[in-house]
Amino acid sequence: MNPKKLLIDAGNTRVKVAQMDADGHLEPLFNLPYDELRPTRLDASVDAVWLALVGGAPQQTLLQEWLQRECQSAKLHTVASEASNFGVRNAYQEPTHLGVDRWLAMLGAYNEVRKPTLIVDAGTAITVDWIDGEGQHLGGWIAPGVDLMQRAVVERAPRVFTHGTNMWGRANKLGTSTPEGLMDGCVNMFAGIVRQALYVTETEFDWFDFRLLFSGGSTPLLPVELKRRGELRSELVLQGLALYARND
Ligand SMILES: Nc1ncnc2c1ncn2[C@@H]1O[C@H](COP(=O)(O)OP(=O)(O)O)[C@@H](O)[C@H]1O
Ligand SMILES: CC(C)(COP(=O)(O)O)[C@@H](O)C(=O)NCCC(=O)O
Ligand SMILES: [K+]
Repeated sequence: MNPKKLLIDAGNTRVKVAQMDADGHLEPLFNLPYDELRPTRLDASVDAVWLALVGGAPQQTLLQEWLQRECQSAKLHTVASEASNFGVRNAYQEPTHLGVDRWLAMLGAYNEVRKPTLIVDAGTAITVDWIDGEGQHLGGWIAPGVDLMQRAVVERAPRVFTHGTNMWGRANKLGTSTPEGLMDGCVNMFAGIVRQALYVTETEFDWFDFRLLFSGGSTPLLPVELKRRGELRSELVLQGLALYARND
């Protein structure tokens, strides 16, 4: 019988877990913040775990405790970014410095369609990565995520406050209160980096036929005209992990 494999995308804020069946198909299991991981049980027994971790020590500890309880006898494979693999070449001189989530998202995307691709991942941080039609990663950007941007202002400016509730649908709007102004400013920063990425793609690289892929929990905040230009693909990191898991 084929071993059961568990794939884990452990970001800085949330953990996304999928199961891979014997045919190599992915079935998403859950997408949870770290504080909801402990009570979460796994039904099936697992033989091997494939892990992409970008979170720090606290996230790592929570995850290790959970893995020890839920998949005690499973073999753990921790994936790291590489100089090249699965048709993609990393742009970094120090390949392991590239976030493994960014690396795997590129592998997932390029192995699906071998076309110039722009990936925008808006989670804790917002990252943008460019891969050309030959699988060469050209480099990318790291910027604060929408939540982080707001927290940074609140921490440094005592009169700026937020209610901490998410206000979807605020793209292209003007705030008439402090929480709205802060949310709208940060959501529009996010929209702005996407527009700037498209500008660079079209004017600097002269790409006209490329894929624009969005992933990450903040994607719904983008204005609809930008969302329509791309595809929402939040499972890209898990797809990248699946390439390693299938190869084993
Ligand atoms: N259900 C949700 N409601 C509101 N915001 C969310 C939700 N899920 C994710 N987010 C936003 O997305 C971010 C986490 O997205 P995610 O892509 O999982 O991040 P990471 O990979 O860094 O863990 C949070 O900081 C939050 O701003
Ligand atoms: C940039 C990131 C923090 C994004 O993490 P995320 O928002 O997905 O949790 C992560 O990919 C990372 O820690 N990267 C290492 C530095 C780099 O990619 O150059
Ligand atoms: K990200």
